[in-house]
Amino acid sequence: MAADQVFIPPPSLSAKFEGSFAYLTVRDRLPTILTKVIDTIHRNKNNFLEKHGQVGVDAEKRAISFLSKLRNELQTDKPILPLTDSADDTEVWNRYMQRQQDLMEDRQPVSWFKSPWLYVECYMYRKIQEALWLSPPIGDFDAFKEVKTKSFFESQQAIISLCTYLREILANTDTSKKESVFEQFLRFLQVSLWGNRCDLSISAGQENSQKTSPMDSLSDLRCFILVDDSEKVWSMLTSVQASGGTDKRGFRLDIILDNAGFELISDLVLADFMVSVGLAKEVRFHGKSIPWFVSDVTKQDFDWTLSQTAASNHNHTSFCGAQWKRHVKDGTWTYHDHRFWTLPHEFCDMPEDAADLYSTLQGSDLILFKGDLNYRRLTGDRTWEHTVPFERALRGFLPAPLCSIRTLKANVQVGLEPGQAEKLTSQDAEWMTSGRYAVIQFCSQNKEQQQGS
Ligand SMILES: O=P(O)(O)OC[C@H]1O[C@](O)(CO)[C@@H](O)[C@@H]1O
Ligand SMILES: [Mn+2]
Repeated sequence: MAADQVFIPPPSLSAKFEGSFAYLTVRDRLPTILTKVIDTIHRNKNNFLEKHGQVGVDAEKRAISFLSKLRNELQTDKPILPLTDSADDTEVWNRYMQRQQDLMEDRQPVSWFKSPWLYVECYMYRKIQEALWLSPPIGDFDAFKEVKTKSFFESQQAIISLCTYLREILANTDTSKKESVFEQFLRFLQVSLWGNRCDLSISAGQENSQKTSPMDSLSDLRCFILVDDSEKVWSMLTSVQASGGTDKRGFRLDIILDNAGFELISDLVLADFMVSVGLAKEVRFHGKSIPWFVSDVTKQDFDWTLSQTAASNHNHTSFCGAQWKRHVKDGTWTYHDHRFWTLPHEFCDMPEDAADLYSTLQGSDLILFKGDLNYRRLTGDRTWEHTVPFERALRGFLPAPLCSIRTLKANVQVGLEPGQAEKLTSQDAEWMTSGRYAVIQFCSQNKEQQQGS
């Protein structure tokens, strides 16, 4: 890490770059999301009344006035204010604000359009939670639950065809033939990759579900995968597996989840495939402890998805749901949340700011990071040159071999070949933000470890 001590990373993406994607997000998309949250809370007024009586209605008013003020502060680029609730991460957020303040040029206050995009975007979701927590008894209301549920139901056909495909593959694949297992692994990994197109933050909560059969389009989509390290993932998988996993208890996969709805189903199917063919012994799912970036998975979404799938009237689908519940019951699958997943820090801060999580992840054989926001945090959401190696952009963050799979929805992308970005720009000016392109990027050792070994 000696080099990193003097290394100054490139600047963070920020709305201060007028016209940039970050600028447009803060100017247009975030206020739209806030307006929808306000509207959702208002539409639930009668439910609050029924459940809590007049205090429920008072709480609804309070949360709405809090959020309207927040929207106004955002739109007029007011300073970011400290959090005032008393959750167990409040202090951490307020200290991080000070850290951002120390980085500001000319002592300007940290504000929506002048501070790093990653920070202010995360802050908005945390402030939504604060508005609810400060409005008891509606503190546990998930303002995004409706859209998450809707997107799940709109993806029913795709879910059914994916579950059917899984059942057929598991019935017909000869698991002693490595080649066929590899071929199917690639397919399930790619479905999970493209499942990431279905997030509801990029669409500001507008419908964005999977309508077509996911297996049919995989070969047409191959050319949109800009970096594909899946063979490297496979060779690591098989070599660790041959040795029985790093701790000899068998291969442990950790999935850092992203969105609920079709994407979560695609992750569960991948995990089920890996466990069923013996590629993994244990899968740990990591989700969010508060509603996050509209569609991210919370424990409630995770449990709800398993129950809904098990209750399907389509038999392959309900079989999958029942099987997933068994995996949870016997401990093969576990769900975990940690407050770090809903903090604004870059992942290279994890060893210092969430040492317990970092050390838990060190016990993994492979960590699969799903989605765009995780990629932004892995790379620090900075203006890296596109040819900078992925491992360099991680800045030492490597608790265990890791693979990031994301569709591109923010203008940070590293690890490309020289000339690749220029070519893409000339073909499609929005290649980094449209969600049409994707990457599968793997890192197993940083240079220091390589030199030491
Ligand atoms: O669900 P994902 O893949 O993390 O994508 C969410 C993305 O949408 C955005 O909110 C768009 O602003 C990005 O900030 C974020 O990266
Ligand atoms: Mn998401």
